[in-house]
Amino acid sequence: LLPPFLHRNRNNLEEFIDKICQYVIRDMDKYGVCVVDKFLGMEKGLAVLNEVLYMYSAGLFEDGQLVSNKGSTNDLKTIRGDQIIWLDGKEHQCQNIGMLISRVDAIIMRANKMHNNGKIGNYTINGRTKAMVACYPGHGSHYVKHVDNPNRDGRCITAIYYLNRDWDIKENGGLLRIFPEGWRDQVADIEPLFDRILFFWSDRRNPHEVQPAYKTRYAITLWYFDAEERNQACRRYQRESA
Ligand SMILES: O=C(O)CCC(=O)Nc1cc2ccccc2cn1
Ligand SMILES: [Mn+2]
Repeated sequence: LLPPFLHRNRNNLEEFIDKICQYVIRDMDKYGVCVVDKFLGMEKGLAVLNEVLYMYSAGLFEDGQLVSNKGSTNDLKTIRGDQIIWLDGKEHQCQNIGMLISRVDAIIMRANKMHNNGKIGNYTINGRTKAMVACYPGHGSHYVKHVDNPNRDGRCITAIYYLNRDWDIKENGGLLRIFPEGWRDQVADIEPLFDRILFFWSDRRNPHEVQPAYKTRYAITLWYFDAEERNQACRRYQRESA
C-alpha cells in the first residue's frame, strides 16, 4: 500500500490515452466527429511520415480501388484520385506506422470499455481493417462526396491520421468537408494537418468529400468494426455468394 502523499505515477502515455479517450467518447456522442491535434508529437509524427514517404518513393502505392464502378472507365478517374497501400503495420520499415496503429487501437478499445459498460455509441468494437495509407498526388486529385459505410458492412468508426506539414489550405486545397446528418446546412471543415487525428461515425451520418488537392496529401485511415453489424454483414455475404 502506498503512503498517502505518494500517487501511483501512471506513465504519461497511459494518462494521455485516457484523456484522448474522454474527448473521443464525449465528441462522438455529441457531434459524431472528433479531432485531436498533436496526437503522436513531432518526433514520432515525423517518423511515421518518413516511412510513408519512403514507401511512396519506392512506388509501392497503387491507384485507389474504386468503390463504385458507375459509367465507363475514363470517368472513374474523376471519382477519386488517391493512390493507396494497405498495411498491417508489422511490415519491414513500418514499425512507426505500427506504433501509430497500436495507439489508435488503445484509444478505441479503451473507449469501448469505459463507455456505458463496454459500448461506444452503442457499438461493441471487436476489430478493424488494415491501415490504408493514401496519397493524393496533388494535381487537383480529390474524392467525391460519399459515405464510407452506406450499407451496414460492419464498419462503425473511421479514424484518419494526417501527415501534411506546413499545409496551407488556401494554397494547397485538400480540405476534408463532412456534412454531418442533423447539422442542417452546417458542415465540418477539417484541414489535413500534420499529426492530427480525426474520428467519425462511418455510416450515413457523415457523408464527406476531399476537395481538390494541389500539393501531395498523405493520410492513414483505419476502420473499426462493430461486432454485431460485422457478423450480420458476413452472414449476408455468405448467403449471397452461396
Ligand atoms: O483523406 C481524407 O480526408 C478522407 C478520404 C476518404 O474519405 N477516403 C476514403 C477511402 C476509401 C477507400 C475504400 C472504400 C471506401 C473509402 C472511403 N473513403
Ligand atoms: Mn471516406
